[in-house]
Amino acid sequence: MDLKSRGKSKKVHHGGPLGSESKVDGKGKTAVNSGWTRKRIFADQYVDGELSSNIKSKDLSKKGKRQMNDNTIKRKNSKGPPRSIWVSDRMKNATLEKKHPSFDVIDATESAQVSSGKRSARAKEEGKVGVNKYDLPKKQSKSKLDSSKRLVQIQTKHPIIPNLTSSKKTVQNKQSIANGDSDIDGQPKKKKRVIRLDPHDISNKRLDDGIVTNESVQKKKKESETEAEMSKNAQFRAIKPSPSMLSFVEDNFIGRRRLIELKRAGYNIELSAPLDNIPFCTSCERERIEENIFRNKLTFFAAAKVSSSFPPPDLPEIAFAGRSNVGKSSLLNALTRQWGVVRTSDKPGLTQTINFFKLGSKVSLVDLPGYGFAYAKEEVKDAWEELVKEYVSTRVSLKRVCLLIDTKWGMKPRDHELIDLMERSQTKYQIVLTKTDVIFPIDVARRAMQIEESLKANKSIVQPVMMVSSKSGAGIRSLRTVLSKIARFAKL
Ligand SMILES: Nc1nc2c(ncn2[C@@H]2O[C@H](COP(=O)(O)OP(=O)(O)OP(=O)(O)O)[C@@H](O)[C@H]2O)c(=O)[nH]1
Ligand SMILES: [Mg+2]
Repeated sequence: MDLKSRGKSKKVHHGGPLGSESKVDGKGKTAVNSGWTRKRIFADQYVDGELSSNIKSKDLSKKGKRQMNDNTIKRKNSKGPPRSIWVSDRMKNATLEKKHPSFDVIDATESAQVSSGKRSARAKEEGKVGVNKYDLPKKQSKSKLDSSKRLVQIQTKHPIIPNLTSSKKTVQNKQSIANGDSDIDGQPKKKKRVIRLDPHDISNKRLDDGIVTNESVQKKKKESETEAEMSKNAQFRAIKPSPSMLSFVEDNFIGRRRLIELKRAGYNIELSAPLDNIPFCTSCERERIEENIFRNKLTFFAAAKVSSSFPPPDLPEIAFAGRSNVGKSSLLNALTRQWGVVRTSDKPGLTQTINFFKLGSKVSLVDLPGYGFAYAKEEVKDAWEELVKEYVSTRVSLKRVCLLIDTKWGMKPRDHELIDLMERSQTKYQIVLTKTDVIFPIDVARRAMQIEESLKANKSIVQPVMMVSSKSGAGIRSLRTVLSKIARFAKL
């Protein structure tokens, strides 16, 4: 029964196993309800189960045309399965789909990756199978699901419900297959990925153009930089501290120490800067300062932003210079054990003026602004540096500059600049290594040795290099001893 003849009937049962039915409305449109899809068919586009001539595309390829003609001939000659049989076939396919869930998934990647030769072979095969596609034996379709057959089956999945778009699609698919294209169901043709392998790399990493080359160049640069750094480190590690230096470090618990070690040695770790306390002593903290001069009260009396606002040089002065954040202000507090008189901060650049503190009536301690990196404008920092330089080179009452160096980082170019200036102006200075509590004892000793060696030829330097920690209190007593001598014997 063709669709035209069925056009007048209202309902036709196809006898499909799942009650598939086709409705033809008065306008000649046919809807096939197979239980899970609903498609519209225009009766005038479909004649005797085949595409009408106007749909047989003019631009079909020769192969496609041949294929379609073959189909027509075959179907005309054969008695042809009744419509209901085809529907049941479709249902069989549906059952098949259930059994093989991957059945309707076109292996696009697979088809895309097949070489062009294989593709043409497949196209040929498709042509052959296409003739018999409706007569596909049940067993064969169930058992062998190799990729080529799957492709054919999928393409023939909906041919008998030829609404305009689906028929177009089918024609396109046929065309594309005839042309050796893998663009099925409008899926974009997958480009073959080109994977470049580094022949020297056994891990076979993928190389991307440009990025990798830049990266490798950067890596090489970094490597060379680290090599240079390494050589510096190696040089540092090669330093052998003298036995006297090592014994000083050990005796004063300088360097990173475990608290249990200090506890066993009798220091009260509950107190601030415990190593500045006398071991096994329970009396008041202030009484433990052995140098009388440092028992005096520390009082702030002047701050100067410019040299004109320096106070008169009435007292011998001991100044604390160094890079920002090196621990100048903290050291003043630690020496006097008067925490909080001098303000400190973990942000570099807190001290921005030259601050003068009186320690009793005998000596002044001067806290200088730092140089180098600080949270301040460049021109402001330059002004501080100039002020410091002017102070250390011109101040008549200045008896000693304690040049503080962070033990971890050692001397930096700006430190050398200041040293040169003090050398020229014949200002006495002494190197003080700070923050020793975060460095291993052996490295503290190495740093001290390194600096002593490098400044051996200098004339204004006062040896030895001091090692302190404002946090643990290590080396503070020794520094007090040195500085109190200045206060005692200094003459204006
Ligand atoms: N671990 C450790 N930290 C320290 C030591 N001395 C100072 N610090 C810390 O270092 C930071 C800077 O200390 P400051 O005394 O403000 O340093 P500064 O040199 O006066 O800094 P500026 O005023 O900015 O030039 C603070 O967070 C201190 O707690 C020390 O001996 N050991
Ligand atoms: Mg400070």
